[in-house]
Amino acid sequence: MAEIKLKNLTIEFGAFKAVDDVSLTVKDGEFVVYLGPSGCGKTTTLRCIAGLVQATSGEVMFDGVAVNDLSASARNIAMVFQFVSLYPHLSIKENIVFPLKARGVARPEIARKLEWVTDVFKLGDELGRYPSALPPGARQKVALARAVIRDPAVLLLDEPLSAIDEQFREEMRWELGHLQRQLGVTTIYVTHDQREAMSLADRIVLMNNSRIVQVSEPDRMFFDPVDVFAGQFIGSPSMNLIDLEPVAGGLRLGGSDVTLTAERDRVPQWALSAKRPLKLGVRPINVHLTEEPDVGVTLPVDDVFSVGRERFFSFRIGEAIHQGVDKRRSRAGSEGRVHFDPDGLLFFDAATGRRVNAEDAA
Ligand SMILES: Nc1ncnc2c1ncn2[C@@H]1O[C@H](COP(=O)(O)OP(=O)(O)OP(=O)(O)O)[C@@H](O)[C@H]1O
Repeated sequence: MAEIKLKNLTIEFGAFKAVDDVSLTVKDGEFVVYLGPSGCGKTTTLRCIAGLVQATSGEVMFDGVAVNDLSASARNIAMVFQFVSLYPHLSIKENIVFPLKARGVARPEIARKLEWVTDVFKLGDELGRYPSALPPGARQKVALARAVIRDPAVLLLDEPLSAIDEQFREEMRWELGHLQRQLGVTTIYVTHDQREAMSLADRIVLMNNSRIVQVSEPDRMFFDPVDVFAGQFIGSPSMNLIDLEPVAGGLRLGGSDVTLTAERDRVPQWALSAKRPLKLGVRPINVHLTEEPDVGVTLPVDDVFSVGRERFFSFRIGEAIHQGVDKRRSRAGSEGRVHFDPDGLLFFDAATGRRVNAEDAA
């Protein structure tokens, strides 16, 4: 087991900075998920921790010791990628024990370890079979078993579930989370799938444009985004972002004649008197249709639609379309009183996109 520390890590490919001044501490035994859009630098960071990519500047430390100059094989890490490469001519058992045999581990020790991972990964029935006979989910389990059998200090996983069918992915995700907790191995997991990140992580590291945007526990990432990017990347349907114009008595929703007020909509006083232009962020789960005449504002309801078991409605403010939760099974093409949950009102600096709170509004 190990604590991993990245100190001002920068990785350049020619003139391009794939990772730009990233600092992070992953605690011993922690499950950290790197999340972000394609190309933001997640895999490059992971490969650098593994020793497969050289840092341009900064340090990678395991338990307080810099490992920049250590080769991948000397780092005691195990890595599992999206596409598993098992040896096709070896049985599952031979595949799993391969890393131990390659290191000349004694037979009784190999037998003991094999029994342990077979039990943990429930692979007892598969040991005599060959990789081609196994479905992708089971092959990925074999790859994980092979990765952990030699007790790595760090487990690095790069989109390990994305090649697996949707129906098995959820099951594998659950099992993987359970296994990591059972093994207690420090784990860094890379994905661009927010559901995977939200369900697996102790903490999420959200990246964009080669930099870390936010490091938070999943709930906090959802309810307390640091900027517009974080707010909109997490959550589905995405957070609504609405322009605001300060007017006498409230904040007008941009491009409309509708004004949110302190009394009716509980817009906080600091937001009404903020010295800078703000945007309103509000998640669809915090937007409802109401029948009460004194609550909410009247806006045109555009459409209603279902995502899984949940029903949403879309509504228009000027030209822009936004979304809310429809608990009342309303009809499209009508007007509705739309209520923004006061606890769900998030304010962002219109120019920088940074979150603005009461303390920094002045
Ligand atoms: N060896 C390399 N040489 C040049 N550019 C590279 C190299 N490896 C990665 N890059 C570039 O660095 C950027 C970050 O890539 P990286 O694979 O880390 O992104 P990512 O966040 O993991 O995205 P994805 O989910 O698509 O893999 C990309 O623009 C990629 O093209």
